[in-house]
Amino acid sequence: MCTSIRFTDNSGHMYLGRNLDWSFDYGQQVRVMPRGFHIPYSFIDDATAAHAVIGMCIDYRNYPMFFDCGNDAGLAVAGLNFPGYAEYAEGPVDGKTNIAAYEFPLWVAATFSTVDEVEAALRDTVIVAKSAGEGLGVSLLHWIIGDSQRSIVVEVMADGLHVYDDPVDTLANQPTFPWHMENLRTYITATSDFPQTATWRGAELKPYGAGAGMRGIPGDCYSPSRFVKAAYLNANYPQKESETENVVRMFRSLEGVVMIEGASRMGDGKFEKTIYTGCFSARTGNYYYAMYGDPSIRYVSLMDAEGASPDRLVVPEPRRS
Ligand SMILES: C[C@H](CCC(=O)NCCS(=O)(=O)O)[C@H]1CC[C@H]2[C@@H]3[C@H](O)C[C@@H]4C[C@H](O)CC[C@]4(C)[C@H]3C[C@H](O)[C@]12C
Repeated sequence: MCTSIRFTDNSGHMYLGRNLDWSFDYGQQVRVMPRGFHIPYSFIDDATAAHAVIGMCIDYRNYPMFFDCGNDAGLAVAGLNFPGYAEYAEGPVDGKTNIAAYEFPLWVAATFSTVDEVEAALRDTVIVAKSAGEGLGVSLLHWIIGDSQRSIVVEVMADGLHVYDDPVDTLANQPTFPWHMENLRTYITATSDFPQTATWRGAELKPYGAGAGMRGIPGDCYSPSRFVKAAYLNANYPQKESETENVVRMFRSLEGVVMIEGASRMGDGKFEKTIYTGCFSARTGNYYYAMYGDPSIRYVSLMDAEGASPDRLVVPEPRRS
């Protein structure tokens, strides 16, 4: 499964990150798409990228199929599995902006500067169930989109395209976003405060230490549980100032909902694990990432596309953070 959170630093710069949980590696790589890059959309002709975009993707014949990405205006997006609920249009609809599901993160980040702009454009947009290429199928996803002001969740189901304001800046997998928000009400007594000593009849019950107020927050990997735990951690983490502190915040928070090999099998019997954790920083344009087997954090930057030819995706040299 996957989990994503968004937050801002003291000066309002956004960080959006995600765990990508699955049983195998897709051969994903970090790429930078330069501004002006020609985008061969399925249903839009002659499009070029208004923004430079950085993120994790499959570099499919010089076409970035982004899993999550951010742009030079500070807007970022991540796609998370949503099978059993996601239902896209079977074909394009006349008079609408038609976007194939696999194009969605790229279209958002290449075209828009703010969540408000995306939300307005979505009123006239249809997400189409078109495969990216032979054998690739159509991924059933929902998306979180964030900027310095807020985040939204986009869910396309049989009853249409829904855009939800995401006041907890969190997304996991199934079920729907409104269900996850309703479920949070079960946990409103959870607190990070140091517990008081309780008196039960004649007994004085002192806390063992910190953490008692958090009891009841789930620690398993099930999607509703990850949503609750990620939302709790994101709501209680103190505001931080520097880039390093905020990148640490992202990686530590997402570690809180990490999937550890052996803990849970997928339907096909294989263990699911956090293949990678990624974090886009709108402050620097850096994309930080760490892999399951190599948890050291590396990063690449949007700057790596500066002066690059708009014809090719940039293959950036990873730096150690
Ligand atoms: C598997 C990934 C989602 C991880 C996740 O949410 N897992 C949940 C597990 S569970 O079901 O809920 O158990 C998704 C996120 C982005 C997806 C990829 C991107 O959409 C880009 C292309 C799109 C193509 O249609 C399929 C290949 C693909 C390369 C996708 C493969 C896969 O579906 C990815 C990698």
